[in-house]
Amino acid sequence: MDSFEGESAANLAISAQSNTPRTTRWHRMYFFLAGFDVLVVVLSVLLNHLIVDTYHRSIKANQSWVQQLSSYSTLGSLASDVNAPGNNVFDTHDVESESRNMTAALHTFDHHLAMAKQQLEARIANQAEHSADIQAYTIALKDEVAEVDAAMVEMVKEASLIFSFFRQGKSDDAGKRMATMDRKYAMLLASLATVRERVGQIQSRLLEEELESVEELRRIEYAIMVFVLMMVSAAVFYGRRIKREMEAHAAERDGYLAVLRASERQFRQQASLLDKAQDAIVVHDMENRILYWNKSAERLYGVTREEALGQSAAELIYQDHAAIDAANRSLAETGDWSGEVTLRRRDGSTITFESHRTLVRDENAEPQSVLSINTDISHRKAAEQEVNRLAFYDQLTGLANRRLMLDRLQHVLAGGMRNPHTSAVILIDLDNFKALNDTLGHDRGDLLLQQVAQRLSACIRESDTVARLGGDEFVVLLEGLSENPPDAAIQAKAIGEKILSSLNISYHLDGYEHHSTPSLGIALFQGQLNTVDDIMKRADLAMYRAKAAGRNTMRFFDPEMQAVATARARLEADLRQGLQDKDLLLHFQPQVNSAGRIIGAEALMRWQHPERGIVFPAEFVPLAEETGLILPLGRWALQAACAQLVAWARHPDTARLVMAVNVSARQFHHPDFVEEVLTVLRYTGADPKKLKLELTEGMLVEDMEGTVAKMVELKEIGIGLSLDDFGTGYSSLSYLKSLPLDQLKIDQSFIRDVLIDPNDAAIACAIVSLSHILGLSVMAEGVETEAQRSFLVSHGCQAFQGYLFSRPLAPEQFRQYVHERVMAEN
Ligand SMILES: Nc1nc2c(ncn2[C@@H]2O[C@@H]3COP(=O)(O)O[C@H]4[C@@H](O)[C@H](n5cnc6c(=O)[nH]c(N)nc65)O[C@@H]4COP(=O)(O)O[C@H]3[C@H]2O)c(=O)[nH]1
Repeated sequence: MDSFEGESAANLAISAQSNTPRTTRWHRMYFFLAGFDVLVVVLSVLLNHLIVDTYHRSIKANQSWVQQLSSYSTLGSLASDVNAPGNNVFDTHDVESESRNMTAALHTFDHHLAMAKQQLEARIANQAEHSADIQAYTIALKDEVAEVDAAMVEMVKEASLIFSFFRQGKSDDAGKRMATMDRKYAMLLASLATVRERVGQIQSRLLEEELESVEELRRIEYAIMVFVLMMVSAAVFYGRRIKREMEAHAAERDGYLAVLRASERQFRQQASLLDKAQDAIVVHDMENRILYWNKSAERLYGVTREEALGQSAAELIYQDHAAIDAANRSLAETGDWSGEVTLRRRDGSTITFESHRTLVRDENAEPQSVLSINTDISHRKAAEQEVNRLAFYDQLTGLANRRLMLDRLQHVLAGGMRNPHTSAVILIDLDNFKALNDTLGHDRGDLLLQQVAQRLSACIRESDTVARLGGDEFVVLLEGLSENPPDAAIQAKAIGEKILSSLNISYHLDGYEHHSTPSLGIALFQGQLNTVDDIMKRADLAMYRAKAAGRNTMRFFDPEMQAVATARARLEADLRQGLQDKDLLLHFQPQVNSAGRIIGAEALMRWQHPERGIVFPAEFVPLAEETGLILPLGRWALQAACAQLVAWARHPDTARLVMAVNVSARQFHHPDFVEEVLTVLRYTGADPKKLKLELTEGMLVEDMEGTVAKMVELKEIGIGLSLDDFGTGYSSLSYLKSLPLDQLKIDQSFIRDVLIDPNDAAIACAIVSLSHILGLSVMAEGVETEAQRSFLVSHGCQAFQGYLFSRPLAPEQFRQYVHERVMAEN
């Protein structure tokens, strides 16, 4: 569960991370605005200070100008003081006193004027800060002040002239000058008025200018205030927004937390469920660190959760680095990977499991972890292997079976286009294995097959295949032989010889020493033009050649064999068709006794081929025996012969005749053979006593017990049993004694030269004697001459068959033949 808590925290961090950039942006904006506001407030305080300072300076300037104005106003009253004595003298006539008054007043006036000029000079010197208007007005003021001074001088001059007139006693002249002095005084007053006016103008201009600059500052201040207001509003706005955001984030976060808690609860429930799962469930992060490990993982890998969490998944559960790379590639490309993984556990045991890995991504589609669900398939694998073993391997020898061999052969052929090498199939058949099985028993037969399998495996390379096709048939598939066929043939021959000599070494079979030999058929092939069937058939043909060549040898397939095989294949197809088209017929060869009387006939099959005409059994019976077609053929012959018996029974000439029918080994050994004969007899209504079955020696040695039982059954029904071709097979007296036979048929090969070859004559005579000893009748077949017949009669043979009497005849001819003989006898 720790891992899930860790995961929740990680999720929370992820959700927090996802909100962080926006919040920080708002915060940054807010702090910027707040900082800016502080700056602007400081600025506006400074500005205010500047405004106040400007006011202050303006007031001070105005005050100094007010002082200046009052000093100029004072000059007016001082000028009046200077003017008064000149007038007063007319009343007082005290010239001296008035003159002194005037001089004193003038002195005061001058002193004031000088001070005013000095102040003005000082102003002019420091008026750089003032506007051009003020500077011009001040310069003009200086000139106007100078005019005041000049006007004073003029007026004082007139007053002095008046005083002088009075001193001279010229009161009339003084009186005449009085008007001039008043005019000069008026001019002085006018000059002073101009000066005051100028000062007023300067004052008002100053005021105007100060007001203007204050206005300017005010405007700036207003602007700043507006700006501050805006900034504050913005800050408030953003502050509110941030607050709202933060509240929203808090709510969101609470929501996340609630969801997380719920999902954690769910995870816990799921985890406890996952612990109950049979599959090992593991989660690891992108650095391969294990985050989750359920109970089944503990069982599967043999590592506890505590040990696993935080460990490297690569080391703990993957191991195979190449497989990890492949899986990671698939995860990166498709987000999924499935496959089988085999790994060694701590206790050294190996497990195989089926792993499904899924890449888990976060909400930004970034790979976050890998979920792997692992199913233990060790048991399934073992079962699969067992099924595979049963399906593709031979249970007795452990070698590949037919299916696997054919599959591999198919595989080699499929790759033939790309592979220039020659390959070879060696078909191995153990000679006389059946006899061993019958004489020493199946257990020892199995032991032999197992030892043969071991020896064959030891003869080939690991890349080659050896298989048991069934019974005593083995096959070796050699791959990668030389590209040059003659060289490949030499290589295959060497291996064939190795196999021959290896299998020729004696076998120890549960206390018995046994010698067995094999026959080998080798087929070489290259490229993909061949089919599996072709190659196996070629090897088969070659193997039969080896058998025909006396066994314990090997033969290579050659094209001539192929031609024979093709002809046989065509013949087989035609025969099947013939059977279907009812192109088969029976001819009957008469069998006669020593008196020359017809006692019966042998039914001999003929095939009326639509193109080739009559085909004789020598051409198709062996093939029919190999292919199994002999079973339907034999059934048909038996049925046709019985039908003929019934037809004969209806005619006095033929009613007493016995019908001999050939039975092939395969037919006889068929489990239902006796039942089949009975059915045919029942079906046709033929008399069993008139039916004689011709068996051959070879078929009787196999499964003696079963054979005798069948023969007894047949005999009990009344069917006669003749041993055909006698003398060519085992001719063992011991088995002959135990067989419930009626007749021995001397093979025609002894009859042919019975008169010229003493050996054949001796054999024929011995067979006749033997039949007498065993209480059996004897018949000689292939009797062609009277001399042969006489010889045989003289040595005790009582029955004959051969061209001397008649060739096999068609039914009608045969009936005719019998009729003529009967007529002749009568
Ligand atoms: N040179 C020579 N040959 C003589 C003479 N007398 C008889 N023959 C031939 O010898 C064969 C005797 O039959 P077989 O030994 O049972 O040998 C038979 C038998 O083994 C087999 N066969 C024929 N019909 C059947 C059948 O219906 N079922 C089975 N399973 N085999 C059959 O085919 C073999 C050959 O049959 P056929 O060609 O009909 O050949 C017959 C017959 O035509 C003679 O004086 N000189």
